Amino acid sequence: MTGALHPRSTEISFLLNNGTRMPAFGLGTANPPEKLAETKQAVKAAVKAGYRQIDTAWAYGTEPFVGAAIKELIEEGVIKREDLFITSKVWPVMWDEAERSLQQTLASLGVGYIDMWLQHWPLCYNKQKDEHGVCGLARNPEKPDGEPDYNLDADWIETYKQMEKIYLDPTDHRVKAIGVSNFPIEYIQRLFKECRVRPALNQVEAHPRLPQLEMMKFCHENGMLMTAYSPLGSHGAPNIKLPLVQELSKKYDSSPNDILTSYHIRQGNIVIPRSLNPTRISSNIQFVALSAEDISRLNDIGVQDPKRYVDEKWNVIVPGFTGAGPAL
Ligand SMILES: NC(=O)C1=CN([C@@H]2O[C@H](COP(=O)(O)OP(=O)(O)OC[C@H]3O[C@@H](n4cnc5c(N)ncnc54)[C@H](O)[C@@H]3O)[C@@H](O)[C@H]2O)C=CC1
Ligand SMILES: O=C1O[C@H](CO)[C@@H](O)[C@@H]1O
Repeated sequence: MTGALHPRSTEISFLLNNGTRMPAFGLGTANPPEKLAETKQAVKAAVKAGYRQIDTAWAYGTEPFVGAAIKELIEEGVIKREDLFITSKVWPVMWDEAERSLQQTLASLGVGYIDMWLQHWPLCYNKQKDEHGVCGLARNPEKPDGEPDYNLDADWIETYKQMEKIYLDPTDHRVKAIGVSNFPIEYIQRLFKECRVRPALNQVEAHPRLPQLEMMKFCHENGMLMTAYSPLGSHGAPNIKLPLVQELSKKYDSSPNDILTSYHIRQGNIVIPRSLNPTRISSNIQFVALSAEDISRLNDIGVQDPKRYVDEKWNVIVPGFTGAGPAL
């Protein structure tokens, strides 16, 4: 049996709760520190292959390379700025300086606006200087005993309030939509009560080993989208080896990558796989019309045997995280 191969995943988009559209498929750019500069060729390959969404963040160190790629693509006449949907994020080190974080993001990207701005994590760090860190600050500050240097007097909601103030300012056009990432349901419910802008989406780890069924239902029932990060299982792409993914790849005559990304789009979620390999980037964009039964079988993998890959020790302060995963 063959799957429906049209449209491509790069051609599908979803409606956001502010009336604008967001491409369902994008390129992730949380690349390893030693490969940051390779991000430029990856973004260029992706856009030339039809990708229209790029996911980056203040903390990744990839914004300058995303920006360099966009500049060349515009100069080469491949795209105009408005053809692209760029997501960036405020890291918890900048929890009380959303404005400065945005200015640094826009300067690094070399653009006048971003399409989606997310609060990266609902936690607050103390600031520690680090010349090797991001914009001179340690990305994950630690106390002398090696424990995360959280600012426990601060409230994570402050970041979202600063972001929505910028978003709501009618004279400020630098941010087209705002949302959150790694937020548990009860934290989003608090935003609903205490803030004015409903987040457009929650970006969370999601794949067959962590299907996020409750979060997906909550988002869809509350006018939000869910973005799935680490769809391949992050480093080493372990989800590609899942026997059912291999079986479905043969059944639908597609790649395992396409099964793992179409699985999200088919359920109404955005997905942002990462790769630096231009051949993989351009070849893994087929949308596979997985049957409802096959989606259900994929979801069952994680219902039976859940696995969270992004679970670093400093994540433990957020409900749902154990901190038991590897340092990424
Ligand atoms: N909001 C957040 O806290 C987070 C957001 N993200 C975003 O989501 C994006 C995707 O998640 P990632 O964790 O980067 O992981 P991913 O699940 O996209 O996997 C990336 C890894 O798979 C490898 N890969 C890709 N295709 C492959 C193939 N065919 N065979 C073998 N290996 C292959 C890549 O080289 C890379 O090592 C990130 O780049 C970032 O933009 C990721 C983690 C956390
Ligand atoms: O977005 C992110 O990427 C890294 C993992 O790759 C994680 O620490 C952060 O939330």
